Amino acid sequence: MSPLDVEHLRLGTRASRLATTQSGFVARRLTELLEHPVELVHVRTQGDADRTTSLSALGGTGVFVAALREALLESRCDVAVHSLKDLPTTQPAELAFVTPEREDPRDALCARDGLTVETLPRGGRVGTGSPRRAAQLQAARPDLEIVDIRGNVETRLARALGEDADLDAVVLAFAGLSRLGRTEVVSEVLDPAVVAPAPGQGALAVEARSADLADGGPLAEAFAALDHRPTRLAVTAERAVLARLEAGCAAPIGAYARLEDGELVMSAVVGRVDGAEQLTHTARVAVGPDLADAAADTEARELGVRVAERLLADGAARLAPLTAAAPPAPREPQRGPTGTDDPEVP
Ligand SMILES: NCc1[nH]cc(CCC(=O)O)c1CC(=O)O
Repeated sequence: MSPLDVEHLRLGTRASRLATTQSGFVARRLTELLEHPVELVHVRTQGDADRTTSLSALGGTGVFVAALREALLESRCDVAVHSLKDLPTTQPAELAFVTPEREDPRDALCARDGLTVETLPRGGRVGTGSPRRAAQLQAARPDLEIVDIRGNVETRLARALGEDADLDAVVLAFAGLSRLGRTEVVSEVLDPAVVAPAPGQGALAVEARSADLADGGPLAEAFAALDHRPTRLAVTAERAVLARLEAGCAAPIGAYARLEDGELVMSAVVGRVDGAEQLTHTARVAVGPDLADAAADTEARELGVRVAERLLADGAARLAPLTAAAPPAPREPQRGPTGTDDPEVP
């Protein structure tokens, strides 16, 4: 393979507004760090007629992630930006990622008339395609009717706030709305104790070929500067819960970790999708003063495993089909195809 040209770095992105916004943010940071312009290249994610590599071989059901990874491995781009919560928990050895500082990880209720989870009318209709959000909303408000919705951010918002709205509210990640400059539609930011976010929600993964980072050169230095250790430790713990539960992307699992006074604190929840029962567990571990120490990553991962094992001991597998496959991809190219946590469209 030809050596990496850091003076003409290509950052691969999907075409959706959220994807290009996130990629644009990272491209600007990398441009500053490398002192060379970074070029955005669009990666087609669907209907590529000449696809040769099996997407599932690249990491399961995350179609968008897989398409970007394929572009990296085929050297059609040098860097790719993913929403961390869409990344499978198994990491291909050929690729490595860093995590910039996380946005607000919470979910946001976007309701008509400024309604909140507490003030929604009896039997109110709330749209989400995420079993995790459905399970926790039903646990808080068993009377609500959860409506399965797909589509990009604007499509979903229109279901509750548009002229032809047929729902009282939809739930979206606050981070996505914030990156799009649309937080004015939020009527309530949901307390993680009521609705625990998806593992990795609000964080980005900036990924490159491991071989291009191995030499400690300018790209490796730029990646090190992008990496935010508190974010890394939190998402490592959260993703370890998923991995230990061997959970599929459609499983109703929330996990939320944060650093508090030198301790990594994590809560995780597994619920029945109908909200009738849920299990939660919280644990904490002291992380040394040096967050960059590899031992801190190990502590974080072990915290996640410990919490997952407590949930399993309490009967998590009985509550929810943890390994449930994603629903089949809808045919229309405009709709979200992966069945991940409220899929975003290309
Ligand atoms: N799976 C879709 C997805 N992936 C990342 C985000 C939002 C941004 C983030 O969590 O970083 C969204 C949309 C949503 O859940 O509302």
